[in-house]
Amino acid sequence: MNDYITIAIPKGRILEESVELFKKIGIDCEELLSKSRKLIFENEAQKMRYMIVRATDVPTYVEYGAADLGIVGKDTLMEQEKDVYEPLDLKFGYCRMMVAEPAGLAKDDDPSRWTNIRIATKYPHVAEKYFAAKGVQIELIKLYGSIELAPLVGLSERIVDLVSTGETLKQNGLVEVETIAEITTRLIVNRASLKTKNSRITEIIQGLEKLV
Ligand SMILES: Nc1ncnc2c1ncn2[C@@H]1O[C@H](COP(=O)(O)OP(=O)(O)OP(=O)(O)O)[C@@H](O)[C@H]1O
Ligand SMILES: O=P(O)(O)OC[C@H]1O[C@H](OP(=O)(O)OP(=O)(O)O)[C@H](O)[C@@H]1O
Repeated sequence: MNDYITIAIPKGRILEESVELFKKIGIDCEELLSKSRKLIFENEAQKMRYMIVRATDVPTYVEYGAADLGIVGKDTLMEQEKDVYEPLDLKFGYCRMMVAEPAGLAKDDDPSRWTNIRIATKYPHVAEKYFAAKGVQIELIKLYGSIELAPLVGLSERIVDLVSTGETLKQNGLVEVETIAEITTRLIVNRASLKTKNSRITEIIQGLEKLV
């Protein structure tokens, strides 16, 4: 099995574009798009394996070497800070990590005067680091989804979350007040695999590099 290259691909938003990208360099993992409940697929001729995992689990599979390569959003990498090599920005899955609050509050709010605020987020580590660097103390409320709901029901005044079209903010009366980071999808590589399977992995990285 060790002469195989294993790739961890996340189900959800970035699945289709990941499959398309690999297809362009001759790696066919279209089986991942089928409705099957199978979690791992093998292409014996190409000596490739593909596994389908939760987006937030991709760095873990790659860090431990259960996968040699992984595809994952920069947001997840920033939150987890796993020990993986990140050679390539794949440039799709664009969104922003930002701070938002109700439009009514934003009218008279001055972010440079924040000293102590409450933040609901799926990204506590990113939020903690961002506000610590600015000298702002925060009380964190960890949520797992529908983050925009928190200010509407008084759980927190502000949130740290991702925005792409801005539709979720708009429909819930919130506005973006600070941008923390621009987010895109990244290719990550297990550090040991990079040495032991160097030529095959380098070939994949270089192939993808030409496309992005
Ligand atoms: N509007 C957006 N909202 C959330 N993620 C986005 C958006 N646009 C692009 N992305 C990217 O898509 C990635 C995967 O998002 P997806 O919603 O599929 O998974 P998830 O629900 O965040 O992860 P998990 O299923 O592990 O909880 C994100 O990590 C982010 O990099
Ligand atoms: O700017 P927009 O295009 O509206 O996208 C942003 C929304 O999409 C994501 O949520 P997701 O759909 O993943 O659901 P979740 O709240 O359950 O995480 C994100 O957390 C925002 O809520």
